[in-house]
Amino acid sequence: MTNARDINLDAELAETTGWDLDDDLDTCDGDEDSDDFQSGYAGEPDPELTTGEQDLAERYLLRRVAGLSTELEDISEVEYRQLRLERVVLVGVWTSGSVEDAENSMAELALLAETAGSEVLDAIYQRRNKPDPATFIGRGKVDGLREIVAASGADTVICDGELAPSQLRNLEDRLKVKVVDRTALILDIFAQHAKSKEGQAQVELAQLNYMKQRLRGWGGNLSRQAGGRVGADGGGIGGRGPGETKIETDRRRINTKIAKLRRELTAMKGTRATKRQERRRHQVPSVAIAGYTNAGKSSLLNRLTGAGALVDDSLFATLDPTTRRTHTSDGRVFTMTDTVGFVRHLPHQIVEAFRSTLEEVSDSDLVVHVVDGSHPDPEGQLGAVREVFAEIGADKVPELVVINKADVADPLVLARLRQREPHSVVVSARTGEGIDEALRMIEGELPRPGVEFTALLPYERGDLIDRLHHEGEIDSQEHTGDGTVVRGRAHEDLAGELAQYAVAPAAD
Ligand SMILES: Nc1nc2c(ncn2[C@@H]2O[C@H](COP(=O)(O)OP(=O)(O)OP(=O)(O)O)[C@@H](O)[C@H]2O)c(=O)[nH]1
Repeated sequence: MTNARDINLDAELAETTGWDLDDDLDTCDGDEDSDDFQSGYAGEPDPELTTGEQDLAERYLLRRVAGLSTELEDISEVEYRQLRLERVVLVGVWTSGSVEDAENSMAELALLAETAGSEVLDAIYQRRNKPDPATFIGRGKVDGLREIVAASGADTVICDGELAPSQLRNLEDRLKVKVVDRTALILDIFAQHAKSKEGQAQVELAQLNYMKQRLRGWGGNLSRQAGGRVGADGGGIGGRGPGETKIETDRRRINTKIAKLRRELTAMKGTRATKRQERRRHQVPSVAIAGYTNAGKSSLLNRLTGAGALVDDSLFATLDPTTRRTHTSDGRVFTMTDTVGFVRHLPHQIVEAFRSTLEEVSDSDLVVHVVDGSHPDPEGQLGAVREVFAEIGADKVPELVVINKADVADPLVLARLRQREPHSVVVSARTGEGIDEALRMIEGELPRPGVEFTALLPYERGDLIDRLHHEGEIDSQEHTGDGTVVRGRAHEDLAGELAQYAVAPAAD
């Protein structure tokens, strides 16, 4: 699998500095007793460190932040998975909403952690107006968390938010275990699930952008120091050239890699765009199935089209869109595409990197928005998905809400959802309940071919009748001695071919 783990930053770093990163981090971060939380705001460098030490500590953290190991260059994917079976404690900050909202959020984080292959040992959350800028949770609460971590034997803490590098470092210093944020966790799941070349390139791009944003933060701090200590100590331990830090070298390398990935993705996007244009030229309507992760999108695609899309009780099982051709009850062809699942606060790096995949949704004629009616917070899921729709311009596409998992949902919740979402249908992709009605509603929403015609088709043009069945709509057919008189609607291309056989419409 190709992803950002392959970037061999640490090996080079170790080579240039001669340091073992894991051993020397404590040295870099200074005296354990000194309170480096005092500096207070995210991204503030520790003034006690030389620039070289700062540089090294930050590069180490960047690896950690992005979930990258320092010693994985030579091990196999299987060994990597085994190594990653981590024992984790979850930490959240509850800033608004009800207790249920906070608990749902932690439950989802637990599911994400398990999807990534971790064992969840404990979870805590704290009520605060906003996360602490230095330590995410309150500084006093960190001591309690350290005790939980020690007592449970956890080796990782996962925070329910996106943390600044300084928050991660402060927490790691205090807790003495690895700290990961929600964004890195989701990126990790995506990296594990990406199957196609395009999916892998998209995930790698998202990971690099995540790393780069952290480089930018630290780079800014370093450049503030450039006129001072960097000049004074002649460049420090990093072995950098005049006026250039190691971080800048990394940034250039990351930028080069990002540019290469973007080029590759543009080429891949070209193939998909060509297919979409081809469909549009033939005016084949397209339906996109979108929704929260695990809502049952792939199951619904299978039910509606008989396709063999992957169904898995795991989050983000589908990253690569699956498109199936199917037809309406009267034979008209249309396509249905199953897309990547959404989640609350989907990292924007993912939305950005998966933009071409998500165009399947924004370019479609109808979005089938699947929601899990048995979930504790289906309204929250609908809202989170619509936020992403707005971000990718899919909020202008007609939407049909399909409330799934009726077989296990509370009927009162289903009734509440139906009332809140008038343009909706209740189904169970598992039992087949409501599927016929869903298909009828989808058919009713598909754009109709635009050109009306009446034609007398000679019997040897049976091919045109076939095409009309698949690509147009036939209102009436009458067999005469000269051929078949057909009345209906067709798209422009087909109507052009029919023009030579046009006759005046019969008076009704
Ligand atoms: N009880 C019940 N379970 C369902 C139903 N539809 C899907 N599931 C289950 O829900 C889980 C997720 O289904 P998928 O179809 O993979 O969901 P998805 O939305 O494509 O998931 P991602 O690709 O991970 O975003 C699977 O375990 C399915 O068997 C349903 O109608 N009833």
